[in-house]
Amino acid sequence: MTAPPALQVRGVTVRYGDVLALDDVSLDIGRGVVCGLLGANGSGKSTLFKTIAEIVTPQSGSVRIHGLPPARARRRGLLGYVPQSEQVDWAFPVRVVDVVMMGRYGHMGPTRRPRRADHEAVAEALERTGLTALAHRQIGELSGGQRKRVFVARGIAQGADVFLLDEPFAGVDKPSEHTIVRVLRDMRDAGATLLVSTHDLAGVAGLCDEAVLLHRRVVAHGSPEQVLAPETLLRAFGLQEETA
Ligand SMILES: Nc1ncnc2c1ncn2[C@@H]1O[C@H](COP(=O)(O)OP(=O)(O)OP(=O)(O)O)[C@@H](O)[C@H]1O
Repeated sequence: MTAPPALQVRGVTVRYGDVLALDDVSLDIGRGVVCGLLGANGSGKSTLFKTIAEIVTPQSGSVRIHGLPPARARRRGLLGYVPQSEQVDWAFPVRVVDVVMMGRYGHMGPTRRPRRADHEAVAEALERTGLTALAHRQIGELSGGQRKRVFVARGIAQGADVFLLDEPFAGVDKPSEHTIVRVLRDMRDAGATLLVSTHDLAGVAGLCDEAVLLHRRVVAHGSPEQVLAPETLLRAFGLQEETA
């Protein structure tokens, strides 16, 4: 029997009242792949992430992570999620090291008392994301790029195997971007699967093995070159009538 894909989305439809955000979206992403998620504003990218993370419940359809329902995958620490910055309460009084330690909760048992392996995993994640010197800062005192890196570090500490990153490069300076790209490539090389939404079309070919173009539905899914073809982009960005 062949192993199930790392991420499988089947016939997912999501409505917010009258707004049809996702319309029968299906997607398979294999293991050890970085997949770029592209689409115009409002095309449903964040909704797709929230559906996979079970923050939003679809009207129909299903999601499987390595063949498991997302809740079970999350309990096993398989699913990591870097939300858009606006979704996080940055005024919440918590330090960088505490947020990264949250990634270890699934490894700790009910007492949530960190053990040596947890401290070591957090220290390594902070090191890899260049945050060691900021470990004891409040998250509200960080720059946009540093904030993104905290959530990437949390996913590394967690050992996430399927990692969702919603706009990890938005509001991020070049050094932070380079750090994040390097870390994401390392995760992929270690076998993780990453779905990364971005508006940075120019950066997609460098980072991503494949890309998905979303416009409520999956308009295209293939190599970055195929998906970034001008006629495909025109269709997805609403500048040309859909022919399909
Ligand atoms: N909580 C909500 N209530 C009502 N409508 C919503 C809600 N969240 C999203 N929408 C609508 O659903 C559609 C898809 O939104 P979504 O945030 O998924 O798009 P997106 O591709 O992530 O956009 P962006 O690139 O601007 O972040 C949009 O029309 C949006 O206005």
